[in-house]
Amino acid sequence: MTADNVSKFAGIYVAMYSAYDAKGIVDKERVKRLARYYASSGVKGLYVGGSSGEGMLQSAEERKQVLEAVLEEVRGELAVIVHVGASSTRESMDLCIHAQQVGADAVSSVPSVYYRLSEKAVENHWQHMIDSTNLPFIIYNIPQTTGFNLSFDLCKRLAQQEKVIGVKMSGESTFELEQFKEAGGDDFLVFNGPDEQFLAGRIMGADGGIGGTYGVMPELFCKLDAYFREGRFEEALQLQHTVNRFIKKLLGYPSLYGACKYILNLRGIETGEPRLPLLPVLPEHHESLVQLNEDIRAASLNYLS
Ligand SMILES: CC(=O)N[C@@H]([C@@H](O)[C@H](O)[C@H](O)CO)[C@@H](O)CC(=O)C(=O)O
Repeated sequence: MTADNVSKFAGIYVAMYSAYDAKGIVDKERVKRLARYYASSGVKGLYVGGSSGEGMLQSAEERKQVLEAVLEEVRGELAVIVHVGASSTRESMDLCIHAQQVGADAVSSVPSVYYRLSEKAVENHWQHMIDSTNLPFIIYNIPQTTGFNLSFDLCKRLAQQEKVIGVKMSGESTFELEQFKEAGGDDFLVFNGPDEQFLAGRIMGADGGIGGTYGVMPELFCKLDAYFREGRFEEALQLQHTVNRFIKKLLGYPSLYGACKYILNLRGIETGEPRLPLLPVLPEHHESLVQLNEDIRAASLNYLS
């Protein structure tokens, strides 16, 4: 890991939703329009096929289609990190090789899920992905969904490899986030995962963030990051409070992703419904989401003026 890589990758990444047509089929044109929407928002890049991107609910072929559409639209404009986590190592390696072939900037993965795996097995799973391409690799630690929490020692061991450039820390402990930075050293990137505590993560050593709710308020997270970088901590805290009021509302719907997708649809960026078992919003939620969209827009205008 070099300082060059840090400056190449540090920053704000939208954990991008996938876009489907009315029948729930991946719609490459809609994916492109969504990627284009973010290209002018000030973010550093996109995290494709992660939790928000529903990669785990798609076939390998669909995941490849989404990545290809994103890269056809914003390759060279935005850094594109693709999540390649799958149950089998073989499928993840196939997705890694595809990512390299089509020009992704980095790959990232959760541990294999379903089987209760030892740390050795998870390490081996990730190592096969790391060895399968020349791409930088970003560990994805999200213990609340995978049941596996990255240890300091495993983080340190993996970070010794040139290709392992960082960790996306979606666990809620900012102490552990700080420890991953400690394990990897200054040139090892740590991305904050929980959007609700972006500022706390940054203060504890994160080099940026990857988040799903950034997708409906990318400008506000870019501004929050700018306040942090400029040492304007009181303003940063006020803005974090503002975005948290929005996030709290978003989390009150049948699914967070359904609510965010509905808001994008209100802006003319159609992404379809989340894929089952993730629930869509219901007609009775539409009115309050229209209001929430307006409130987010008003806050964005206020902060950007
Ligand atoms: C479980 C989950 O989706 N966590 C999100 C957060 O951005 C989350 O949506 C946000 O903090 C609201 O709770 C990210 O940490 C992970 C993520 O967005 C992704 O992989 O797509």
